[in-house]
Amino acid sequence: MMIRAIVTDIEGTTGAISFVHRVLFPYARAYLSDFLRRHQDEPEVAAQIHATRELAGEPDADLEHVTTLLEGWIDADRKATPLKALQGMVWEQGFKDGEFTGHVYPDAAEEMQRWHEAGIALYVYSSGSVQAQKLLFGYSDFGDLTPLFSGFFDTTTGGKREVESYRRIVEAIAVPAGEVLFLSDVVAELDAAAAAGLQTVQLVREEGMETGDHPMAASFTAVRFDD
Ligand SMILES: CSCCC(=O)C(=O)COP(=O)(O)O
Ligand SMILES: [Mg+2]
Repeated sequence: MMIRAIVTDIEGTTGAISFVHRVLFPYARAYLSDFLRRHQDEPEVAAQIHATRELAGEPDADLEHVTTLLEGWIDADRKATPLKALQGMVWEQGFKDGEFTGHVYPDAAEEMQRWHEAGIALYVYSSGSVQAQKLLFGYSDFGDLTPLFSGFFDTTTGGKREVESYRRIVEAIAVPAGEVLFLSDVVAELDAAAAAGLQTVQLVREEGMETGDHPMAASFTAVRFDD
């Protein structure tokens, strides 16, 4: 089957899990409280504070309690949409100040460039917000990689383990599901994508990872498909 579009996960796929957990999450945890205090009245921040209260079922929570909830969600690596939106806003300063650059595996940067040049449309689908995705690839170890991508999807499209999310993505990019390849390190995400008719490859970059019934590759260089 010919592949016309590739949708890729970020954490564990284009970049290291350790970068997210040892650099990005601690930065968000360190600056979230101050960020919320300073920006709570700005509409996009207020909307995410409201969404946090709704998701937690605590409509009357004050800002201090909302902050505590969000910090707990960071510690638990909860992929909650309002947390992810706020993390992206906090990370903006870190990326722009040069505190860190977005980790991208060299093989991922190289192959994505090659696929892009071959006319394959590239998309991102990550639990990280679209803003965070654009920052990570915009301020990446390899410079600005955002021109490689035709679009970005986050959990506002739906959860990554839900079949319907992949149906929505396929509809949005207007490529038949069977001609779309989804790359991820997480079997449950790949199962959902396959159930929606997408082709799948699991990136197995570390030892001891859970594997399933999907074709596997240790790097983007080893990903095989017809183009
Ligand atoms: C710039 S995305 C930051 C990573 C992140 O917050 C995350 O939750 C990654 O999840 P993924 O779906 O890419 O595994
Ligand atoms: Mg992942």
